[in-house]
Formats: sequence, structure tokens, C-alpha cells
Amino acid sequence: MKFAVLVFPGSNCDIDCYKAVEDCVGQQVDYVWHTATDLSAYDCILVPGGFSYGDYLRCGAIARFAPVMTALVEAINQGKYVLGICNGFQILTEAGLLPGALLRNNSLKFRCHQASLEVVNNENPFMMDYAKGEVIHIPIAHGEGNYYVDEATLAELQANNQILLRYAAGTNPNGSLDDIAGVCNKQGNVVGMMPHPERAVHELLGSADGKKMFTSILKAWRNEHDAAAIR
Ligand SMILES: NC(=O)CC[C@H](N)C(=O)O
Repeated sequence: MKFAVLVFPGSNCDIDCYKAVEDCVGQQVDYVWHTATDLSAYDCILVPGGFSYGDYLRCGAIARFAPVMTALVEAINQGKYVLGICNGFQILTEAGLLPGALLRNNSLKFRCHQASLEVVNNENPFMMDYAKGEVIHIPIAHGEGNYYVDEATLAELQANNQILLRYAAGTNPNGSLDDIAGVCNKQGNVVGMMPHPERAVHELLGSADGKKMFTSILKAWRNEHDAAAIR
């Protein structure tokens, strides 16, 4: 399985994502610059956190126009796996690849601390190794993580089981609607989340709870490919 980590001017979690792939699943991984126009070599594309284009206009609002985004849409349409983390999540919503928008935290402060999350859906390919209802600890670090969707879209997300992660009851750090910390698209191959699983891949970092996102996606990819080989 081959991973890509997209790099925009201002990305600052690209190295963490790269190392997390190496450490958690030992698979091939490349950095892919925002000007790239071909992602056909990759099975899973990580859109890392940071401050792409300095967060000017709005977080993710400029990155969505980068040349690599056309290739990303193609990859998504081919069913490849995409995980947007923090600024990556913001970029995916700005690009219309995930529903909703990330508004300023209701505190108007940048929040940077360990967060407790509840696994809402473990049927998604990125979530298979977690148990449904499990509480996990993954850090957050954002100023604009306040997830918002209109009422009709929220009902759709709930009905389609597209909410993957919620902040544990009473711990919502940013005002997100319905305590939402992570969602997927209707097809399930595109996931966006504000917490940083790549920063929680070893006990030495304070938690290893993010590791299963990487092991899950490898397992999902292998299952899919074994099934294809049998057919
Ligand atoms: N860690 C991040 O990716 C931060 C995202 C964005 N710059 C924010 O502050 O909301």
C-alpha cells in the first residue's frame, strides 16, 4: 500500500503524518507538493494539518484551489482513501469534498490539548480497529474547529452514519454542532477530523490511540485487494 502526504506552503504536520505511516504500518510514503497533478500512484492520501497559505481569507480557502486538488478529486472518484486532519479537514470542507464548515472556536481561542473522543462509527475503513463507543485520547490544536452544518445536512449525516467521532460528553472544546469531531463523505472513503491521530502514535507522546487509524486503513486496503485477487 502506498501513501501520499500532501504538502502546501504552511503545512506543519506533514512530517508527523509521514513518520506515523512509517512507524505504525511501515508502508511506502511520499511527500507530494501542492503543484503535483497526478496522484495515481497512491492508495491513500493524507491531507495534513497546519496553516496552508497562512490561513489567509479562511483556513483552507486558498489551498482548495491548488493544482493537486484536481488530482485529489480524481482519486476520490476512484474510491481511494483520503484522510484530512485539522487544516486538512478544513481544506476538504472548503473544496466541497466533505459536508459542513469549520468556524472559529466559540472561545475565540486557539485550543491545544489532549481531547477525549467517542468512537461513533467503527464501520468506516479508517475506524475498523476501534470498538464502537470506545473513548480514545487524541490531541487537538486549532483555532477554527467549530464544525457547523445546516439542520438538513446534520440529519443526513446522522441517518447515513457519517459521524465517526464526537468529543466525549461535556468536553466539547470548540462549540462543534452535535459535539462532532470527525465525519466522512457518503461513500465513506473521505474522512475529515480536527484531532491529530498522527500526534498520538506512541505512549511517549502521551497516547497511542491514533495508531489504529493507520492500522485500520491498511487492513481495509488489504481486505479489498485480497477480495479482488480472489475474484
Ligand atoms: N493544526 C492545524 O491544522 C490548525 C488548523 C488551522 N490553522 C486552525 O488554526 O484552525
